[in-house]
Amino acid sequence: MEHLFQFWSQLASCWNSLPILGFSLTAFALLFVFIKRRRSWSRYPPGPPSLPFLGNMLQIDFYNPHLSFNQLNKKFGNVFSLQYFWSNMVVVNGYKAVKDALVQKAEDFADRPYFPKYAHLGYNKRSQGLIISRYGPAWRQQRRFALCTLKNFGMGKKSLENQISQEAGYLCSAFSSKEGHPFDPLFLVKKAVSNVIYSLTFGERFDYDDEKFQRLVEIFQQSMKEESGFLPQLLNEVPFLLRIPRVPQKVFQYQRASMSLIDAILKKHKETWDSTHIRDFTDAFLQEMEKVGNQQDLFECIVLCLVNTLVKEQSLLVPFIYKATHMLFSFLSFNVLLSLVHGSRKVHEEIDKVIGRDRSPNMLDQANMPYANAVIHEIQCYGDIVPTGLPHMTYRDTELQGFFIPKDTVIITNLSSVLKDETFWEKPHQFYPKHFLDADGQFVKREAFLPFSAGRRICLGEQLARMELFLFFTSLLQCFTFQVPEDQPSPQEDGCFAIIHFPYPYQIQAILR
Ligand code: HEM
Repeated sequence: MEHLFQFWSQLASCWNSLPILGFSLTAFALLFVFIKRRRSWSRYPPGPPSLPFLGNMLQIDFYNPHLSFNQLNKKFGNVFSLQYFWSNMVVVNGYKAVKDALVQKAEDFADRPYFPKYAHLGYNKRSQGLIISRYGPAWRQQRRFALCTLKNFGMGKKSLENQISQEAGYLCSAFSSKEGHPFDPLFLVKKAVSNVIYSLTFGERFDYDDEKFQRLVEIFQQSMKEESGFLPQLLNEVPFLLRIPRVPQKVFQYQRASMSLIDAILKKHKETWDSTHIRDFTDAFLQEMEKVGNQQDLFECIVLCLVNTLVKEQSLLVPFIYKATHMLFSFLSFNVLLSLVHGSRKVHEEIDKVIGRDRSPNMLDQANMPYANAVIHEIQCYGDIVPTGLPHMTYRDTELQGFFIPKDTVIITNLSSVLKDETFWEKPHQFYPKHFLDADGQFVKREAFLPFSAGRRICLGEQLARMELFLFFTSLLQCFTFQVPEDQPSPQEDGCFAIIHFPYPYQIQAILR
C-alpha cells in the first residue's frame, strides 16, 4: 500500500512538472533546429557582396547575363549565389554541377519561381502555364497533355516530317525569289518556323506576305524583347510597382497585344469547334478543358488555370508558341549566318552524295550524314541559343557540390557554361564541328551537349525541334550557296539576348546551286 502511495505521489509530481518538461523539450528542439540551420547556412554558396535592398542587381548585365555569370564563375566557382533584391538566387555553372542539379537531384531542382509580372498579365497564380508552371500536379498534367497531343499531331512521325519539308520548300522558294540580290533572311526564317508551330497549334499556315501574319510574328518578337533588361526584373521583384497606373501597359504592351491576338484566334476556333473532329492542338486543348470542366474533382489545379476565361486559356498557349518559335528561329538564323562565315563546302558535298538534287531531304538521311549532323550540333553549341536556360527553383532544402541550398531558392542553370565548358570541349570558343566527329568521321554524341537542358523540365519540344533543325538546314543548303554581299561587312557572330540569343540583322545573297 505504501509503495502504491509513493508511486502515485511521484506520478503527480511528474504531472505537475509536465509543462516545464514540455517547454524545455520545445526550447531544446528549437535550439537544435536553429544550430542545424545556422550550420547549413554556413555552407550556402559564396557570392559577391551585395548592396542593401538592391542586392547584386547592379552587377549583372541584363542584356548579356551569361557573360556576367561567366565572370563571377571564374571568381566564385561553379556554384555561386546572388541577391536579386530580397530573392536568393544560385547560379550553377559547368557540365558537372548542372548535371548534378538537373539529373542527380532532379526533383529538388524541378520547381519554377513565381512570376508576379505574368500573374499581372492575367496568367493564373497557381499554374502559370506549362513553361513557367510551378512543379506539381498541374504542371505534370499539362506536360502529359502537351506531349501526348504533340505526338497525336505527328511529333516524331512521318506526317509532321512532310509538313516541315513542305514549309522548308516554301522558305527556299521565298529565298530564290530574291534572285541572288542581297536581302535580310531573318524575317523570312522567322515566318517559316512560326508557320510550323502555328499549323500545329491553330491548324493553319499563313502566306509569307499575309499582313495579319506579319503583325503576329512582329508582335511575338517584340514580346520576347519585353522580357529582357533591368525593368522587367525590377517589376518582378517589386511587384507593387505593377500597380502604378500605365506602367504594366507600357512595359508589357506587346505581351498584351499577343494575348489579344490569340484571344481572337481562340474565339474563332471556339465558334467552329466540333468535338468529333479535332483539327489541331487548340481543338485538343478545348476538348481537354471541357473534359476537365465536367470532372471538377479530377484535375483541380488544371481547372483553376484553364477553365472559363480566355485569358486563362492562354496560359498554356502563349509561352508555348512564342518561346518555341523563337528558339527555332534563332537556330536557323545562326545556321545561315555560320554557313555564311565558315563556308558550307563539306555539307554541300555530303548533301550531293546522300540526297542528290532531285528529292527533298528526309529524316532517314540523317544517319548517313555525319558531317551535316555534326554541323547542326555545333551550331547549337556555338550559337548558344538559350544561354541561361529558364529559371528553376528548389523544391525542398537540398545540397549541391557540398553547398547547402534552401527551399525556394531561384536557380539559374548557365547552359552557356555547359556548352562552352573548357574541361569537356576541345575548342569551346571556336566553331568546330569536329567536336561531334570521331577519328573515322562518324558522328558521336557528347554528354555535355545540353542545349535542351536536362531532367524533369527538359525541353518538351526537343524531338520536334531536332526534326525541324535537320530538315530546314539540309533543304536550304541543298538549294543554295550563301555569300556576303560585296558592299556589306561580314555579319557579327555574337548575338543579342532576350531570354533567347538572336543574331543581329545581316544581309546575304542566296545563290541557287
Ligand atoms: C532549337 C530549339 C529549342 C531549344 C534550343 C529549346 C530549349 C529549351 C530549354 C533550354 C528549355 C528549358 C528547360 C529547363 O527549364 O531546364 C526549354 C523548355 C521548354 N521547351 Fe524548348 N527548345 C526548343 C524548341 C522547342 C519547341 C519547338 C517546343 C514546342 C513544341 C518547345 C517547348 C518547350 C516547353 C514546353 C518547355 C518547358 C518544359 C517544362 O517546363 O516542363 N521547345 N526548351
